[in-house]
Amino acid sequence: MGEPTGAGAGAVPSLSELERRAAERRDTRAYGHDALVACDRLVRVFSADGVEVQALQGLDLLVYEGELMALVGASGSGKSTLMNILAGLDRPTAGSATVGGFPLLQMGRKDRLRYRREVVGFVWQQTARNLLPFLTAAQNVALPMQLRGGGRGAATRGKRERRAEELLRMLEAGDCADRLPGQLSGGQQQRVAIAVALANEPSLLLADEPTGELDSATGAQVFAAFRRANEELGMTVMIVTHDAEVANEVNRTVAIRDGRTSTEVLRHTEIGADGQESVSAHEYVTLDRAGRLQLPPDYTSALGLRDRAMLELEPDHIRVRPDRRGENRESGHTPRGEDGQEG
Ligand SMILES: Nc1ncnc2c1ncn2[C@@H]1O[C@H](COP(=O)(O)OP(=O)(O)OP(=O)(O)O)[C@@H](O)[C@H]1O
Repeated sequence: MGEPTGAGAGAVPSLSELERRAAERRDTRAYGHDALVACDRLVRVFSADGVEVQALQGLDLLVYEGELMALVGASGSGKSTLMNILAGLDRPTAGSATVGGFPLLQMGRKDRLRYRREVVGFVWQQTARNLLPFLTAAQNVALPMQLRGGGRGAATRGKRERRAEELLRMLEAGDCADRLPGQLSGGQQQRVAIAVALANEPSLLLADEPTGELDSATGAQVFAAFRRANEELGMTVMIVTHDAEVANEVNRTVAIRDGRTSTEVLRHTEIGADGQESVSAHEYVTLDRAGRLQLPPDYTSALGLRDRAMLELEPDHIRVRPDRRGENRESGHTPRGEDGQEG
């Protein structure tokens, strides 16, 4: 790599400047201290028949309270592994993950049970897996409150029934209250499942492909229910999805590739001079804690980037160029003014 150009290159910092930087580093709060979900270099290795699979390979992810976000990625990229860890159903091999201050690696059995009952709510893809078939929709919603059990703050039966009714009404499933799951459509079952997941007022709502078994119109209604939980209750929602409609409607979509976060799309609603609302979306590559970023495969293949790249620091951006030196040595000349890709 050539000598970096741009701001500050080559300047030797003074002793007082170095002291100031050291003090600043000391005062820096822990990574993700203000996030609801903080995954720090999360690793999950599965061993099956003597073969190791690294499902998560040092994944960093921060999710803040009140976000409605989607996780996307190719099959096998690690999305469900991450969801199962955040749901408290699986343990990471290394790294750290905290949700609402609960450290998921260190939690004992009792805390894990409390975490699953009170801190996270979960909606699965398989509609039948979310609800008990012999209870009505309202009874399904009341059950987690009942299981949460005693203590001084415990809800009375009347309160549980009222809350179940309110949640079902908010999610437009009020008319399902007295019906068994087998008497409901797939979309109604998923909306009831969201009410069940919200029953104990969790801090985080997780959903793994919740619209995967539904047609697109029904999927849109189920997604509207997640949006309502986010907007009306301020619920933080993370949804794993292959559904482009869902991914395009959230404010933040994080892509996972090979067990790490790779890119992110952020969407903002803007109001133009004419008063019309428009949505703008920007795609970013994510920078992990060690400063690594993954360049999208279509960018690397477009420029034939392989093995290593040349970086040039500019005042407000970094240029990433293919390393052509090997080729030039073979052809015996040095080209000038190649245009590279900006990162
Ligand atoms: N219990 C397990 N034992 C062994 N390997 C596993 C286990 N669970 C997941 N894996 C492997 O870990 C990798 C990530 O799997 P994961 O289910 O998290 O992917 P995914 O992104 O959710 O995929 P999909 O979109 O197909 O559901 C895959 O290679 C998978 O085969």
